[in-house]
Amino acid sequence: MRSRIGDTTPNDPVAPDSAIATPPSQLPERTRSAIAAVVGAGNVLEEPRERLERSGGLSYLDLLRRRQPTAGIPTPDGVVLPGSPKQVQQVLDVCVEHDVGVVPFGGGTSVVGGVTAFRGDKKAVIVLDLERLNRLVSVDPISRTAVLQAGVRAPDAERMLSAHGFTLGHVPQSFERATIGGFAATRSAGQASSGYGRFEDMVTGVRLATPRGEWELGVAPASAAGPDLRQLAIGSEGTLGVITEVAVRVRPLPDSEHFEAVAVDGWERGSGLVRELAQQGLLADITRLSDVDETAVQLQLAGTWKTSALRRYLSARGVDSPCLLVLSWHGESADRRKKAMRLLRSGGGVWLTSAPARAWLRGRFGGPRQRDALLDAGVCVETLETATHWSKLGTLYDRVRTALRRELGHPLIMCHVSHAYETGASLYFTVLTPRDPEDPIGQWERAKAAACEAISADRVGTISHHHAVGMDHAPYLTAEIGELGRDVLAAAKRAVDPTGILNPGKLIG
Ligand SMILES: Cc1cc2nc3c(=O)[nH]c(=O)nc-3n(C[C@H](O)[C@H](O)[C@H](O)COP(=O)(O)OP(=O)(O)OC[C@H]3O[C@@H](n4cnc5c(N)ncnc54)[C@H](O)[C@@H]3O)c2cc1C
Repeated sequence: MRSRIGDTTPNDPVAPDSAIATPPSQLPERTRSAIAAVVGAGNVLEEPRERLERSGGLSYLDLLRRRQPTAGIPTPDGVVLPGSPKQVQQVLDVCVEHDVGVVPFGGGTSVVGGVTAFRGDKKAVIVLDLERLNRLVSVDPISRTAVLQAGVRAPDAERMLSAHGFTLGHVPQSFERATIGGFAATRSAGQASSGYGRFEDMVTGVRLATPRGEWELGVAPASAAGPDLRQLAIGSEGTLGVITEVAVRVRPLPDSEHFEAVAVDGWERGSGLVRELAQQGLLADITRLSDVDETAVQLQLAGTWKTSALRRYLSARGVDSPCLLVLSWHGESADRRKKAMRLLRSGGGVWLTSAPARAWLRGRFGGPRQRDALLDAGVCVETLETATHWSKLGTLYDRVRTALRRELGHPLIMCHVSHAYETGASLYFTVLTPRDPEDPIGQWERAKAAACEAISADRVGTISHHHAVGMDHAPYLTAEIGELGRDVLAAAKRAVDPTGILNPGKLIG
């Protein structure tokens, strides 16, 4: 890493929570009692530790602020743990009456400031943690649907569904912590999105608590009864209601999983081959193409790889700038697999056995944990993502990298496509650079702003393919959806949340 990004200045150790000054709770006593009357006093938490734990998400800046006690963490005035959809509604009713802000909180894995305890114009703000809404409500094996409460974490959802022979097939990198409600609220996309779809493709219905009362959407798999309001609720990031239950499409558990890895010469050729797979209906359930820099790092981290021998082998086969393509098929897929591998071979792809794909699978949730070690070592490390149509993918790739280089000098920028469609694909960038010890927060804020501007300029890409908008991307939303689009969202918010208690500052700012 040092040879790629240069020397770094190791960081101060993480400050213990006790070193972080937590402002006293501003929750008025009569509000606290009214909420406690709904959920029970033991489910209203005001201890500094409980409030700090839910004071933000997991972005680089969130982690950095936790390391700098003086950086100022917006802390909620209380954490409320409702035990049922009815209690969520009753808590909202109290918050409307007492004009208290509410931040819905699932796994707290937001990387865009979606769970920042920002109070806006409210005197106090609570975090509504849905961890007690953790049940599988029902399974309909005939329709292949299931209803899950919003606070169910992804591994628990899979465990409960597998007892009925089903899977959701939604495996984002935040799988271990994130929740069903969070997935719906942010239009999440999992690693097997090519096979199972994005989370919104899985949702057949939602139940929300809103300041105007309960709202249930979704009676049929498809409908021509006006615009699909489910799609307004999905992706509303807690600004239009608290999702309490989600009805999802489920699929039978696959009986097998098959892996392959292929090396392709160069990013342009690699992304071209992924486009062909997508347009010919041959994408594997997991299809993930890394660019040259990400491939080099991946192969080195895989350890067992004799990287130089491999490079010589690939070079002899015409692959001088290897880009790793990881593929995984779930269930019976022999025909699709054969056709896909034939297409890749005819496009110059070199088969690498299944070993690199299995190595990726083993480490796929570990990457984020390395962030803490990298932070300790003085590295600025963060990810950002976007998507666009195939014809603009190369332009977007170049623009984001140029913008990051302009701000950061010589960062290591890695990129992959892991969500592909007939008409385009996502781009996911990982950036590493020595942290500026004088102004670490400003350093990344400027780099991220430059990348966001590069994405938004001429509407070349979306400000988020799956991380959502939160507070961090809110300034760029209008460039994408127009003033009119913003007015439509604001009008919807006024309709369900006239006093603006829900997730202040998120999505539309
Ligand atoms: C290491 C790491 C890897 C990640 N990888 C992926 C990935 O592969 N794919 C992907 O899509 N995302 C990824 N993310 C982003 C994040 O995990 C997703 O946005 C996820 O959907 C958030 O779920 P959560 O339960 O943690 O929600 P939270 O972080 O708790 O909340 C996210 C937003 O949704 C709102 N919200 C949460 N629950 C509800 C509810 N019940 N009702 C209304 N609003 C609610 C919150 O207020 C907030 O605005 C990653 C994040 C990290 C830290």
